[in-house]
Amino acid sequence: MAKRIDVSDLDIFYGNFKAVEGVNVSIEPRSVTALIGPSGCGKSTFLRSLNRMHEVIPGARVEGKVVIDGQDLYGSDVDPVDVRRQIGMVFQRPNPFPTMSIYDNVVAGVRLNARKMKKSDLDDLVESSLKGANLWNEVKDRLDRPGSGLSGGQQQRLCIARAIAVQPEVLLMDEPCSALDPISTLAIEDLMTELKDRFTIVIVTHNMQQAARVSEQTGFFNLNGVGQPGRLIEFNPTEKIFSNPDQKATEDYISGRFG
Ligand SMILES: Nc1ncnc2c1ncn2[C@@H]1O[C@H](COP(=O)(O)OP(=O)(O)OP(=O)(O)O)[C@@H](O)[C@H]1O
Repeated sequence: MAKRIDVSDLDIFYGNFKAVEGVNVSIEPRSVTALIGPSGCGKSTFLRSLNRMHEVIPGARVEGKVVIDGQDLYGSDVDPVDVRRQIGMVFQRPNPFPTMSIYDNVVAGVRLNARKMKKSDLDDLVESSLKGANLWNEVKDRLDRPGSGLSGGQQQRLCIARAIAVQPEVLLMDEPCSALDPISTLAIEDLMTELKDRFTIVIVTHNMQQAARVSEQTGFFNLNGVGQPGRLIEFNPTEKIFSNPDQKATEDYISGRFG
């Protein structure tokens, strides 16, 4: 189910502004890849280009290639809605549908995809997705209560359950722990470690320890100055990035000398 992502010569634009330039990278299946770098260098923009969420912004577009297990993501015959189903996304702030029940939140994506399912199959899916997101035990007796009644960490796990319920092949996470306390953060990190057996996970994080704890590979983005496009400066095994990076800019960033 997990898929490999090959990116070549990718430029990403907002109108005339080139936000990201010249990305070449291969992201391995069944692994966690972390993207780090200073604010504004294009990490989130790059992440959103991997499931065609970028182009929902008027005037936004990409040049170059993103290939998922051999299929060109931006090919003319590819339906972006289908892409977003296969490649799920979890955002910085937990965003459950507030008035919907916990149960309905989990199956919201499945229903949007217009897959008709029997009630018993939906029940099974809700249970397995909530178990997959390590939330089942905390909510199994109140599935009909609103998602907004959960704590921040629980809401983020609910969003992860909603993302995995559609059985995506890739899971993109944009600073998924930045609004969470340290205990909820550890719960999400543990969850990533479990989920990577089934999914290809790409996470944007400002937390260097988090990148070091959860990822196998790390990409460091940087930009030369305001108004310049961000570039992927270094992509290497996480252990190498944090102990002996190839680029001086990477070393300066991870040792806190800038950014
Ligand atoms: N919707 C948008 N319209 C126009 N420009 C945008 C839009 N979103 C982001 N940008 C610009 O694209 C560049 C990259 O932004 P992006 O949010 O991808 O950076 P980032 O590395 O994720 O930053 P941060 O770490 O602060 O979240 C920035 O110059 C930003 O101002």
